[in-house]
Amino acid sequence: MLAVVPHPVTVRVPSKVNLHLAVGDVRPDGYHDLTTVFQALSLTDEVTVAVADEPGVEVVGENADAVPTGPSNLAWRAVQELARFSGRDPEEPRVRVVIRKGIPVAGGMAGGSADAAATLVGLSALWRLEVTRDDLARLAARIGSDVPFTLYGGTALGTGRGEQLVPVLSRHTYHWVLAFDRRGLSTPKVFGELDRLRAEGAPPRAGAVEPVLEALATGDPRQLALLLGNDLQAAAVSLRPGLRRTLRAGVNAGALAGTVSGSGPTCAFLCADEQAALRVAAELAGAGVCRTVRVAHGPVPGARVIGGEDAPRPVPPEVHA
Ligand SMILES: C[C@](O)(CO)[C@H](O)COP(=O)(O)OP(=O)(O)OC[C@H]1O[C@@H](n2ccc(N)nc2=O)[C@H](O)[C@@H]1O
Ligand SMILES: Nc1ncnc2c1ncn2[C@@H]1O[C@H](COP(=O)(O)OP(=O)(O)OP(=O)(O)O)[C@@H](O)[C@H]1O
Repeated sequence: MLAVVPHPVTVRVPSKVNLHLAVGDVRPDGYHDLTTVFQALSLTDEVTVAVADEPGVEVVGENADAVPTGPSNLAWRAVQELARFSGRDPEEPRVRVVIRKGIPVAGGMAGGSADAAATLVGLSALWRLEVTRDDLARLAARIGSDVPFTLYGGTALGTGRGEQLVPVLSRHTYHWVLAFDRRGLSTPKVFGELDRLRAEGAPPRAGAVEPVLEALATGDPRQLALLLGNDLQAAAVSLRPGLRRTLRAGVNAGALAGTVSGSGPTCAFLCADEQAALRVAAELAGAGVCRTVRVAHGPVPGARVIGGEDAPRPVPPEVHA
């Protein structure tokens, strides 16, 4: 009798921007305690998992050459975690993972984390596992601090290393312009640079998180724009001084405010509405301060299987600098 091979499963997964990112002191385990507000953005990756005789990872799209395809790919870490969890041999999973990158690599937008979250969701469907999202979130946190958030999406308050999440009430769709830099930045290096800057002096710190939560509940982008804050911004700018110019150019182009996204170097500009975002994107693309400009909106849902009504949509408009 022929064995039935399940159909491949494709998952779409969002990127993130940190609306607020307050970084505490370095902990004995090398991580920093965070208080952060995440928003999931419509700039996405798509990940397909399939049963295969030739297991492995394949990467196509935005900067695919910069992504490892071996065991260090975070999506492969997810395959191994879920194999172990479901009693399969983590060294011999007969699975092929194809990643279509839309999220910039090493851009501070949780690209690799998103692929891990998508793989957990896709494989759970492929293997027909009875797992809750909370089960998956526990596995996700072992892979990386940003992985649980890209699994849930929406808007969330993150504490601990960023992996402990509670949903946040958010009333509005926010419109963003994203400026990708020519090269990525390493997340541990940016945290290390912040420690160095703090040892030398007192770089600016993000304020309290409560006003950010209040602004999200009212849904006024102008109020939120005044409150965007990221402790890692000074460190990212110190390692990549050109970001200062990019941040200025976005505001000069008409954005309400700009911030470095997470550990950078992507800069995220909050705009008043969709039309304003398109105008800012066009002007920023002509300013010659970055590699590529994209528009995106948020919040959007976390990693989810696509197909049927939810079939792939066109990617957001791209404007080349
Ligand atoms: C900057 C953020 O994107 C903000 O959401 C995240 O904190 C980074 O999350 P991530 O890329 O998933 O990071 P992980 O893979 O967990 O950790 C990579 C490295 O970043 C540093 N790291 C990360 C998270 C954290 N709370 N403190 C840290 O110091 C550590 O050096 C760690 O070894
Ligand atoms: N699936 C993946 N996609 C992208 N990079 C990956 C992936 N798996 C492993 N990596 C490695 O991780 C490094 C960081 O990539 P990633 O795109 O996750 O950074 P990031 O978006 O800045 O992360 P974060 O915002 O979570 O700190 C890359 O330089 C690459 O070597």
